[in-house]
Amino acid sequence: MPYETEKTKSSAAAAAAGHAMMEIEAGKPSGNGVVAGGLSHLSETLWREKTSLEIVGDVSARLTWKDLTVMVTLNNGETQKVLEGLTGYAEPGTFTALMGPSGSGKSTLLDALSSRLAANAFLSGTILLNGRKRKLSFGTAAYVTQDDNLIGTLTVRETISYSARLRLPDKMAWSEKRALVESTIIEMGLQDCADTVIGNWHLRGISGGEKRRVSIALEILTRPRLLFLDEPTSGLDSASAFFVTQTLRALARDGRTVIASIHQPSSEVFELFDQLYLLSSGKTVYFVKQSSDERIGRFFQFFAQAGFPCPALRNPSDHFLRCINSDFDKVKATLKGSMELRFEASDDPLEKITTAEAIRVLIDSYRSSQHSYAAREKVEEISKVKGTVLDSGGSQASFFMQAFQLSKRSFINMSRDFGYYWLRLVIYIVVTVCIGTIYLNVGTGYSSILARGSCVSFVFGFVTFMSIGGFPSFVEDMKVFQRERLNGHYGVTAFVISNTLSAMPFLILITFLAGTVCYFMVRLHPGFEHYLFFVLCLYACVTVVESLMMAIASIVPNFLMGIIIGAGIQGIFMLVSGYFRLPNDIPKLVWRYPMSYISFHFWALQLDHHLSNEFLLRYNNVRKVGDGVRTLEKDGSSIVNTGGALKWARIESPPSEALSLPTSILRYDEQTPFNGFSYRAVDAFVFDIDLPLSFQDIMLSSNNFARGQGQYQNDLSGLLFDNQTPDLPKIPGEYILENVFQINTARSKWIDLSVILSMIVVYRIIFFIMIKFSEDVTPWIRGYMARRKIQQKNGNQNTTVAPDGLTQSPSLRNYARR
Ligand SMILES: Nc1ncnc2c1ncn2[C@@H]1O[C@H](COP(=O)(O)OP(=O)(O)OP(=O)(O)O)[C@@H](O)[C@H]1O
Repeated sequence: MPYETEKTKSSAAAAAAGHAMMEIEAGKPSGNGVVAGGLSHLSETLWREKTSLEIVGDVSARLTWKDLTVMVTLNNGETQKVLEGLTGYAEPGTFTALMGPSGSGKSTLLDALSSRLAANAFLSGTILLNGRKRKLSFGTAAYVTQDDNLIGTLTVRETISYSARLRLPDKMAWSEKRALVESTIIEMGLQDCADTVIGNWHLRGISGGEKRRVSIALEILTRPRLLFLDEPTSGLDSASAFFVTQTLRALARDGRTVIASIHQPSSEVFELFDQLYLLSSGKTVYFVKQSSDERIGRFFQFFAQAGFPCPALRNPSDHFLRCINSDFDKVKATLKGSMELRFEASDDPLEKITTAEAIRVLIDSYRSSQHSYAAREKVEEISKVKGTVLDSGGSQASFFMQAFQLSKRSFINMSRDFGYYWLRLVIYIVVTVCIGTIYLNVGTGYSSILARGSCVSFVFGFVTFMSIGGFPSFVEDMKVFQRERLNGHYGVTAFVISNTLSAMPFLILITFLAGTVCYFMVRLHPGFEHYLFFVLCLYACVTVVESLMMAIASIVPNFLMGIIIGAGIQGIFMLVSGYFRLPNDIPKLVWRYPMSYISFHFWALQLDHHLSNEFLLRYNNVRKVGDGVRTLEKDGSSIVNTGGALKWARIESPPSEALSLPTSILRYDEQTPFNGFSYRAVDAFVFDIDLPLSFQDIMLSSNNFARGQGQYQNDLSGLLFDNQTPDLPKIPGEYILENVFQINTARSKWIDLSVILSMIVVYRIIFFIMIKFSEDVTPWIRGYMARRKIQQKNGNQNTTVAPDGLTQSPSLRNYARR
């Protein structure tokens, strides 16, 4: 079953990630017994569903890390210690804030603790959850990233509701799910904006603070015990930042363990932290519980004792960051004249020494301080308690539920987002009206031959090309997918299927409307079947472009780059479609084989060349041509050989056995002038037609047998075009197809359409593979390369850069670093 495979694979990948990186092993509840300290009713239900075991013991999350070092490899093969010897802990009911200047390693610490380190990062040290070395798999811990990747067209309530439907078990009644959604909305203080859309480029939505709270709401929906947040207050005004922090504290008070990196908190926000972990250059400057006044006092005392007292009226967090932010050294170095003198005259001890020195003093003070010993003792104490570790295992909705809810959500998003398809519909109609006006009622005049060719080439070349305009929306979709995927909301297969299904109605609408406008204005080949083929082919081509662009979006998350790459690929496909260079003239190596066969344009226009062009003729039809038919004889017997010129057999009287034969083949493989065209008949049966029986008459009958392919064939086959001068016979479409556009007329156009349709499937499979590749294989390769670089460096320079953990594989997850 796909879902099983999907889930199994993701857990396997996640397992590999965590296991390799931190010697972490899975811990499942075992034995029987009663619950379950710190577990909400919902969590208990979910986990029991999942594990079908009685939950034992206290399931609160107690996280400890000891001597944690993270080393990254840089592009030049150098290594950099991003974190060095960190020790700390986080307990249930507490809100731990990681503070430090930019680049101090806050995000890396969060990533390390949540098993999300980048592939080129190597970790050593011990991380324990409830006293066990284990991986934090999807759903056990929630991670709220810095970016609010939300679907802009949904309301807050819808966003949370879809998330609930996607992740909670199918068996759970909707009333229960709704109650949970509503309680989450209340918990996050989102009641006032619950029915407001999130907002996007054209929809005015909720504020930045509210978006942050929605992101958090989505992650706490399934009541994880451990919550990581990367800069939840960045970009918010002080009131919003305060409110978000207060909410986080309330979540912690509910028995959860909350760890957040916070860049520069206001003094009000600062007072809300239960624990403060101060980092500078990847080292611990200070770590203490600070929830009571007395402890905050000790904190001030620590800085004062180290020689950097916090001046009255200065925001404490500003002061601590001022002490450890080495950027101030650079600022001072650039100061000139009176500004420099003012600094030198200042009483502030920080002005007297460089920040690097201040950091050294602080780190040394902390190492030898009581706080450091207390922290280590506490880590030891917590580590000894082997608590229960539960794994909620991500989404518990079935694969079909996930695919259905995702399709529905995506469909609603597409229908509400003007930029997704509606704008494209308008542009398509405008462009096709332009095409229709320019080629209006193109007719069957001599000049219309090429006009028809260029019209369909434009439609299937440029009009389908315009579908790359949807790329920015795909990138947005991918961002939402990556956030949700990383938090275990659903599987890749469900996403790929839903993405395909939800777009289908819009693409059908766009291509059928635009195609109809074009078809009837230009008056392409009459007949419903020809019309249907035209619009179906347009739909198939646009869907191929969409699928191609989705595949690109899965590996190129930047929309400018993606559009350039997509445009480049399509440009090459167009070049080899046979319109800009005739198929026979396209260089065989690479361009014709295989490029033109990979190009969907080629199949859409079907500019194929067959070595021996063939027409199928039916004897009786030839006879029907009438007076001109005199003789019908087998190959060679009555062929008039005109010395390399056209060989036409004179038909005296139709032989009876000929009538019983259904078809025969008339082949042209050498060109001889005939009525303004080049023909030579060889092989099989040949016909001589006495004028006034014209070439046109013969071909009229042959039209019954010639099969059409692609758009050229769809449009030209069966039509007769004026010749250059009125006295010359009309030119049959088939002749043009064979000799002007070099098309293989032997294959059905429906086969060509099915090739394009199968390309959709192929690109969707590529899309799936790309996602899996970037999830599983790319990080492995990057990790391998990083290790190789370090090994080479070691070998070359004979230095020992590798810490203990360097031989471990890195995490397989790398989205956090994208
Ligand atoms: N995977 C990596 N590859 C290379 N360098 C890395 C990697 N991860 C972190 N670093 C480097 O480590 C340092 C710390 O980065 P990190 O993102 O943890 O800092 P931060 O404190 O969260 O900063 P900010 O507040 O600006 O987000 C930076 O100099 C960063 O460039």
